[in-house]
Amino acid sequence: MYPYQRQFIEFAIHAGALRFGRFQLKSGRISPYFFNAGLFNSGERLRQLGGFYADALENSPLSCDMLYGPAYKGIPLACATAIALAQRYDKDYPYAFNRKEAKDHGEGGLIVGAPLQGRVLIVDDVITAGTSVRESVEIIRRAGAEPCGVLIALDRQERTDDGLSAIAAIERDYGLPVQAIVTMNDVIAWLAESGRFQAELEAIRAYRRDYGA
Ligand SMILES: O=P(O)(O)OC[C@H]1O[C@H](OP(=O)(O)OP(=O)(O)O)[C@H](O)[C@@H]1O
Ligand SMILES: O=C(O)c1cc(=O)[nH]c(=O)[nH]1
Repeated sequence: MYPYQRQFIEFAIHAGALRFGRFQLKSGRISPYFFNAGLFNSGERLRQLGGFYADALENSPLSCDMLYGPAYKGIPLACATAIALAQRYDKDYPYAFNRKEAKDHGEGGLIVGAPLQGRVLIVDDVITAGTSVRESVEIIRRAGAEPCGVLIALDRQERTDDGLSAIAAIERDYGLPVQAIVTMNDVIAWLAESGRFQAELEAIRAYRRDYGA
C-alpha cells in the first residue's frame, strides 16, 4: 500500500465517511461497512478529498478530455477533482454532471456543466454491483461522447450476480479501465495492522465470503 492510500483510509475513517455497522446497499445487499462520501461535508474535507482523487488519476494510466460525476454523490466529487487537478497539476478539465430528474424549464435537460464530448472520465465514490457506472455509460453515449474510464474512491471488490467481479464486468462489457484510490483489500490490511477492529474485520470477511470478487 502507498502512503497516500494509508492516509486516505485514515482520513475517511476520521471523517466518519468509512464506517462499520449494518447498511442496506443499492443492490439490496446488507453490508457491515459503508462508504458515505456525503460525509466529506466541509470545505477542507472536500479540498483534501479532491487532492486524493487528483493524485490517483495522475498516478494511473487513465487519460481523458473531461470529468463526469453521476448524481448525487458523484457531483461534488467531480467538482472537487476538477479543482484539485487545476490547482495541483495545472490541468483545467471541463466537468459535467446529471440530474436524476430532467428539468423541464429554464435551460432544461439532464446534464449540467460542460457539454459531454470527447473522452469522458466517470468520477464516483464506490462501485458495488456496477449499476451506477452502467447508467453513466448510457448517458454519456446518448450524448455522443465516449466514456473512457472510471475513477472511484473505494473498490468494494464485489461480484455481480453472474459471479464476475463488478469491475471485471465493466471492463469486459465496455472496455473501461477502473482506477480506485483504495480497494477493500487495502482497507482490510489497514484494519488488521491497526489491531483495533477485530469484530469489524470478522464481519467484513464473512460478507466477502458471500459477495467478494
Ligand atoms: O455499483 P452500484 O451497485 O451502482 O452501487 C454504487 C452506487 O450506489 C450509490 O449511489 P446511489 O445511486 O445510491 O445514489 P446517491 O449518489 O444519490 O447516493 C453510490 O454513490 C454509487 O454511485
Ligand atoms: O452499494 C451501495 O449502494 C453503496 C455502497 C457504499 O459503500 N457506499 C455507497 O454510497 N453506496
